[in-house]
Amino acid sequence: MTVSQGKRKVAIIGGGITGLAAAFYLQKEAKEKGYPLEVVLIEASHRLGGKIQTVRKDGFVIERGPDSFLARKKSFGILAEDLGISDQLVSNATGQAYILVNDGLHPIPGGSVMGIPTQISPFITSGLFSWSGKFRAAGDFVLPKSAVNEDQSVGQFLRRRFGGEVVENLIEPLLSGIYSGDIDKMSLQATFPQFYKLEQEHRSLIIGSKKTTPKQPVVKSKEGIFRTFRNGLETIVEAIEAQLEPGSVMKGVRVERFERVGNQVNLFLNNDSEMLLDQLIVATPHLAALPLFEDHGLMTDFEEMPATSVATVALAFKEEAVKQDKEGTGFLVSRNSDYSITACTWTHRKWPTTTPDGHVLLRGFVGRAGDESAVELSDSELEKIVLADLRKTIKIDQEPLFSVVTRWKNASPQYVVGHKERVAKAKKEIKEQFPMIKLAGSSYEGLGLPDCVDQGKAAVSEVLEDLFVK
Ligand SMILES: Cc1cc2nc3c(=O)[nH]c(=O)nc-3n(C[C@H](O)[C@H](O)[C@H](O)COP(=O)(O)OP(=O)(O)OC[C@H]3O[C@@H](n4cnc5c(N)ncnc54)[C@H](O)[C@@H]3O)c2cc1C
Ligand SMILES: Cc1c2[nH]c(c1CCC(=O)O)Cc1[nH]c(c(CCC(=O)O)c1C)Cc1[nH]c(c(CCC(=O)O)c1C)Cc1[nH]c(c(C)c1CCC(=O)O)C2
Repeated sequence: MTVSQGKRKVAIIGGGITGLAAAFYLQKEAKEKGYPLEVVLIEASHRLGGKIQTVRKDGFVIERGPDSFLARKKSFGILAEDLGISDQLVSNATGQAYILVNDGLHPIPGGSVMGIPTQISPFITSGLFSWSGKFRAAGDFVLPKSAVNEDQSVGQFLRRRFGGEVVENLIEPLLSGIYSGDIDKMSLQATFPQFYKLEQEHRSLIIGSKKTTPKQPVVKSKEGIFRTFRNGLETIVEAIEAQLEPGSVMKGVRVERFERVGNQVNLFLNNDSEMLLDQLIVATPHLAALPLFEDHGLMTDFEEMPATSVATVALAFKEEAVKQDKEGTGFLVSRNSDYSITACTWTHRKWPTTTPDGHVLLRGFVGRAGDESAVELSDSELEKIVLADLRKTIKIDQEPLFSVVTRWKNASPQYVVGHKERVAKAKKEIKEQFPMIKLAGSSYEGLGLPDCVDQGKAAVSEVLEDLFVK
């Protein structure tokens, strides 16, 4: 293929939310500003969406991967607006979330920000901690701030301030519910730089959070902090696909390598064809980007960056099969508990539109850093394990109507200590050797869906700047 007359050509590798957002905004900008641009999105699998996958079955809306996005991160909602689908957004039902430790479910104490207390009484009365654990956590009031300025692990930092017990029974499970990570390896600067800032400015995280967190309104908002689409997250994938210019998507085509040709880059595809480009956005996770860049001695530090394997198991039941004694939207499991599941969402409660009347939909998570072997089990074994674990906390006396099991191999990128420096170095070296290539996606600057959209958009701005502004 050659660059068509007068037009500049840009390809995006990877049709997950990062690549989709990039393709959509490139075409939108080109149209609005009259830029002569041809855009191609290249996706290795036979469907778009990457980790966003919705199964619609017997009136249920079941997510295999992400189930929602954080509303306070604006770019995802703006993308929905730009696509004309924001009328289909729904917010989660607010409700108590719990932590499961061996002796049962405990409400997450009120007034905690990622497990850091901003109100003292809910912590003192919580059954999650022993008196000595609470006493040790109060050490945060008096301990000096850390001297180091370079990166450290989230675990090292938080254990020093609060002691082991509060970290194990509250903070770690909450952070696992975002990163599925090992907090003793995760980078503080790449995941929670605000904790470090609080400590530097206020010494005590409790005092600092109390001062900087807006007071909870007396009447609690009925709107939750998450959003999805009534018919599932895949709604946004379908909308983007429908609005991309005809012929601009290639599915079932894998990029195998690339070479620089003057100011352009030549892609080699697994269908034995080549594609000459003026600009390229690589929007795959780092494990897929690594082999492409390593040929050129780039991104080699990312060999040290792991990605955790997880599985989700959705179980649909008749309402009468499940007797829950607690109202709530779900729970996270502490590592020191004797369970295989790491979390469970009571999906029919968190997202009432996902479940037909008279039914219950539960979704269990399996696998986290250092504890991933269960992900290798067969569908029926995974279903059995999740059901057995759920039966330890909720009374379930019938078999599920059906289950949807999804394995995500090496899917949760781990932002380990030194992450920010690794990303900065890789981007700098790529820019020197391949100024026409941009890197974006969940492995680099945030793994939430809005962070992915932000990175796709940032890559679009850089591409347009290089092509039409410079
Ligand atoms: C179980 C689970 C639950 C999650 N829950 C949430 C949540 O509730 N909220 C939230 O905000 N985030 C959540 N996340 C995180 C979020 O889903 C991801 O960070 C995000 O979807 C990643 O998008 P992406 O476009 O960067 O990558 P991906 O979605 O992985 O897309 C990358 C695409 O690149 C393609 N590709 C790879 N190699 C090549 C190649 N050589 N050539 C061509 N194509 C290639 C792949 O096939 C894939 O389609 C969750 C993640 C998981 C695993
Ligand atoms: C209680 C709970 C959580 N998370 C979960 C529960 C279970 C019950 C329920 O579904 O309600 C479930 C969950 N959600 C996510 C995971 C990890 C999946 C994985 O990558 O393996 C797990 C195990 C992804 C996520 N879950 C979340 C993200 C990050 C989204 C973003 O930063 O944009 C991801 C990737 C959001 C989340 N999730 C949670 C917190 C405290 C936050 C951050 C909220 C905030 O910042 O204000 C806790």
